[in-house]
Amino acid sequence: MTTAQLVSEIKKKQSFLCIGLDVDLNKIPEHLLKEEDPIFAFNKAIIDATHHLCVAYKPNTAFYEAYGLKGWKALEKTIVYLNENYPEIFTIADAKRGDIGNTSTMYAKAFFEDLAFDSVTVAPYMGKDSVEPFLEFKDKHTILLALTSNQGAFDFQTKQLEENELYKEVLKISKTYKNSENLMYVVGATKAEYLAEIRQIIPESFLLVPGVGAQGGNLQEVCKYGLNNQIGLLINSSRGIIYASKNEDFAQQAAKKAQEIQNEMSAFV
Ligand SMILES: O=c1ccn([C@@H]2O[C@H](COP(=O)(O)O)[C@@H](O)[C@H]2O)c(=O)[nH]1
Repeated sequence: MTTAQLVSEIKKKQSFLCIGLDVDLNKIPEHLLKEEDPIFAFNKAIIDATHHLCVAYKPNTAFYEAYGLKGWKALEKTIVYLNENYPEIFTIADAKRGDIGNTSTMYAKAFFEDLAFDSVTVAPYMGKDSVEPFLEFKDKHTILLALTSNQGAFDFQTKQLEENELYKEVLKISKTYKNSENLMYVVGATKAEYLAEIRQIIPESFLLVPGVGAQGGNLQEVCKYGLNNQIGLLINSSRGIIYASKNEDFAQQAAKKAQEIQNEMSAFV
């Protein structure tokens, strides 16, 4: 999907919500455990109930890898279901990959070609030759970790180097990579006050912003500092939406939560 298509979808739906599909078998409604593939059954119900309220879904691959082959198959069924039924939705594999060049190429093929995701999250730590293989894929997006939502972000990401904090160097240096127009960045909603300075370095780029809902990030603050003239934000909530209820009405309750966020977002679009 191109960035222009994503922006057009945001305008159409008056939403820049990304729903995280982080499926934990201990948290899904009990009646689904009788299904042949409970993870996919859960995802399908959530997607069918919420697709009109969001522009992106973000399965975090950890929640699928944890269940071995069954989990990976459920991830594959989920992305196939999305691409066949809701091709207008932007899909994010939150996998946080990145390795030496030839290995990064294989990660990129896994997520962009085999699974046909629109984007994948990548850690910048190994540098240019670990990121550029992902950027070679046309109309695919590499979402680089810049300033993450967790407390541990302060261990390294905000450390002062000669000129800048480390996360700012990630933003500045990555802009010089080949095909850098295919880059987006992760900035945690819990770090909204950093967004004004971040926008000075990368005014045009899309940001994936996790951390509203369960982690306590504030949507209004993120919008205040992070919006650009194309919206430029995908705000993610996972647990706060998909686990709104553990009862038979779980999908409707998830849609209710998503609707509340979409209502708030519509004022900004
Ligand atoms: O900085 C980051 C990067 C990734 N995440 C991921 O986003 C979701 C957040 O889930 P919630 O349930 O809405 O808290 C999850 O998959 C994280 O691994 C992040 O939170 N922060």
